[in-house]
Amino acid sequence: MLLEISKVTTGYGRMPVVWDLDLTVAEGEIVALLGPNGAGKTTALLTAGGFLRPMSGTITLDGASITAVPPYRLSRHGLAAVTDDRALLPSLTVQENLALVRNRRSDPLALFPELERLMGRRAGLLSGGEQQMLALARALCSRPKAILLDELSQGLAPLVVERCLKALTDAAAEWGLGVLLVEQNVSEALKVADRACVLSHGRVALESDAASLREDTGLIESSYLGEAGAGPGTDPGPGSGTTARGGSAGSG
Ligand SMILES: Nc1ncnc2c1ncn2[C@@H]1O[C@H](COP(=O)(O)OP(=O)(O)OP(=O)(O)O)[C@@H](O)[C@H]1O
Repeated sequence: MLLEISKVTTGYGRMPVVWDLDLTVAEGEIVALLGPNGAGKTTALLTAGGFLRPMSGTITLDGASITAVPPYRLSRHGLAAVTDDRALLPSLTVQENLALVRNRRSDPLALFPELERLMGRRAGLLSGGEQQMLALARALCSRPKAILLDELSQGLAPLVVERCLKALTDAAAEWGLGVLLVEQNVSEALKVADRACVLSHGRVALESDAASLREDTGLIESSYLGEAGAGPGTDPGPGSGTTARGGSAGSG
């Protein structure tokens, strides 16, 4: 397995907000991490990206432990992250931001030709969509093994969202990039995801292949409302590829 989050409990200070999370991303797979506001999606993603240290559990990338690796070292292991602040240097130009990437293995302008006309512009002066494309070009041009993305679609025009998601699906197909996509925009996420995991109150409420969720949108709705299953591991149907967990389990 490429990225493996195992029995991770994590949160802030001494207060856990995500309990016993098991989540995997295979090579070339796009996994959407969904759930209502405050469910713990960003907390889980920040933990996988080394920004928060888990209280218990382990995280491995390509078989090597990255549980205690700080974020600035994770690129060496092949893990990239685009968090909601996009971590650009606003006073540097697009060209300068791209030049900071070590181990460039793809041309960022081949990934996002839209950036060519913006090369001399300061990153802080770009629109939200342009900033997201720059952040993604920067993250993808070193050809990471896996990428973590927090709310990629937030505040962006639909065409830009489509463009960014296409860059991810292309990378998954071309070099086997594994993608963990935290999204509020369920329909956009399900368009490109292979699998989805819904968090509710810090616990997994539903795991499913994305095709089943595209077909039956009621499954997602009930997991958001904490009605996904009657008990742990409840399976809604033979061959459905969907596993509902015991709904919202409260604050463990
Ligand atoms: N820095 C922090 N310190 C303490 N608690 C926090 C902090 N950040 C988030 N939380 C709490 O952790 C819980 C999970 O928050 P998180 O941001 O992970 O949820 P989310 O699913 O990403 O929500 P959203 O979709 O609204 O961004 C929430 O109850 C939130 O209030």
